Amino acid sequence: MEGGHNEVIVADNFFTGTKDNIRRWIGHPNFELIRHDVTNPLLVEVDQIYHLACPASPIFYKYNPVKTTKTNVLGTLNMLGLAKRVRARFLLTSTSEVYGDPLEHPQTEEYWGNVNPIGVRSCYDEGKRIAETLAFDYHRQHGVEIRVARIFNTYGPRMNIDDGRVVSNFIAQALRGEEMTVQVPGTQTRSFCYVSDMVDGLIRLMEGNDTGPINLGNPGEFTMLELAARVKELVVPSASWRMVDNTPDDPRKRKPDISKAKAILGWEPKVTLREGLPLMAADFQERLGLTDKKQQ
Ligand SMILES: O=c1ccn([C@@H]2O[C@H](COP(=O)(O)OP(=O)(O)O[C@H]3OC[C@@H](O)[C@H](O)[C@H]3O)[C@@H](O)[C@H]2O)c(=O)[nH]1
Repeated sequence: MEGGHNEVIVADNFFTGTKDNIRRWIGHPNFELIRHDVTNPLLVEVDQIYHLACPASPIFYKYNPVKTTKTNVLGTLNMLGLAKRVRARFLLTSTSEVYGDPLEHPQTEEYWGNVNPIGVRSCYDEGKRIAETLAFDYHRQHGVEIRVARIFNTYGPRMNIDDGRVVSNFIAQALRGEEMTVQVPGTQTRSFCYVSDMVDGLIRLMEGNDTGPINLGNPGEFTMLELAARVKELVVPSASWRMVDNTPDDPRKRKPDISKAKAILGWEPKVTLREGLPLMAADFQERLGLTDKKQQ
C-alpha cells in the first residue's frame, strides 16, 4: 500500500463519508473495510491508529450534537482503549476549534482558547478538547504513545459536495449557477489547507517523535468575501454572491502559527489557495456532471 504500510483497515460508519472515495482500494488484498461506529468498541490488531472519526462540518456536527459528543468522548475512549490493549500508536485529529473565538492571533499551540461551553458548537469544540485531554491522560497514566494534530479548515477533491463548509459550498454554488452564500459579516477569516498537504502533515506527525499538539493548517488567511472573489476569479467568472445570516459563535478569525510544525516535522503546506481551488472545482464539476462554465 502507499505510504509503506503493509495493511490498512478502515472503519467508517459513513455518516459523512462515502464508499465511493475508497472504491479503488476495495478488493485490494492488503485493504479491509469495516462498517463500524467508533462509539462501539472495536477489536483489531494494529500498530497505528489514525482516529479521524467525527463529522467536521459545522452543519453535520450540529445536526445531532449529542451524537457528536458521544463520538468524541466514547469514540476516543474506545480507540485509546484499543491503543492501550494492542500497544498501538494513537493519532488524534483535533481541531483549530479548540481555540474557539480566539483572543490571540495567530494561534499558537500554547494558547488555551476561548470556547463557549454551552453553545451550539460546543459538542465539537468541547468534544475535541476532552478528546485531547483523554489522549494526554492515557499517555501519562498508561504510557500510550499519542500524537495530537490541530487541523485547520481543510478542503480538496473528493470532499462531500454538500459538506456545508465554506470552500465546498462556494465552489458547488458557483458551478451550479447559484449565488455564493457569504455569511455576515464576510470579514471573518479562515486559513484553508489543501488535503494532500494535510495528509502529509498527519503522516509526518504519526511517524515522528513528538506528541504534539501541533497545528496543521495553511497560514494564508482570507476573509470570506476574499474567498468568494477568488472562486469568481478562478472557477466561475460569472459567479456572484449574496450576504446571508450567520450562525451563533462563529469564530471571527483563525490563522495557525505553524512554526512548531515546521521545526518539529519539517512540514509546510505547498499548495496555495490559488492552486487548490481549481483542482477541487475540476473534481466537483466532474462529479456534478457539469460542463466547464469557463468555456461557455
Ligand atoms: O456557505 C457558507 C458557509 C460558511 N461560511 C463562513 O465560512 C467560515 C468557515 O466556516 P466553515 O463552515 O467552513 O467551518 P469553520 O472554519 O467554522 O469550522 C471548521 O474549522 C476547523 C475544522 O476542524 C472543522 O472542519 C470545522 O469545524 C465561517 O465564518 C462561516 O460563517 C460562509 O460564509 N458561507
